[in-house]
Amino acid sequence: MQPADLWQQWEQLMHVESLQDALLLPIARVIAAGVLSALLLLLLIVRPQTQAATNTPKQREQRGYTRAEVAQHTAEDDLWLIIRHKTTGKLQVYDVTTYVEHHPGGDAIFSNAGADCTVGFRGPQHPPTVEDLVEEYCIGWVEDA
Ligand code: HEM
Repeated sequence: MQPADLWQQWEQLMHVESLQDALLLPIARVIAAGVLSALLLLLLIVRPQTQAATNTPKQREQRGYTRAEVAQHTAEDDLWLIIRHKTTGKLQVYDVTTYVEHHPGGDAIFSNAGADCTVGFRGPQHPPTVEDLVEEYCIGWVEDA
């Protein structure tokens, strides 16, 4: 197709009266296919992130864990922490694996990985809202506290 043809089709497209007429023009079909592909691509990129953000461990059944069991989870793709709950004083277990890559404090989240990190967690770097955020990752409590 020559640039002149393209221009002619573009001019025609600008003067069509209905969507059906527009879709008779090849240029309109190319534009429509492009827009649909872009939307599909956007959906594929955005959806997994939304799922990661909403599929937090809180939805799992809560249970008790031994400290030894928690200590098995110290890797970037499998990170558990113990934090003493601010109001109940109970030692809780948190699976923060899906949060690690979003942590604004980077690798600091690994200090005391698989163990009690209450002191580090309650440092001045964390605003009070972090207390609510972390509860989304609670999977239970320490049974041999
Ligand atoms: C051992 C445990 C942790 C340590 C030592 C730690 C350390 C830090 C540090 C040093 C920062 C400051 C980053 C900066 O301003 O440059 C930070 C920020 C932050 N951390 Fe953690 N973190 C820990 C666990 C967590 C957990 C479990 C969560 C939530 C699930 C969390 C949520 C946040 C948030 C939301 C901020 C940003 C605070 C703001 O608004 O400025 N952290 N953390």
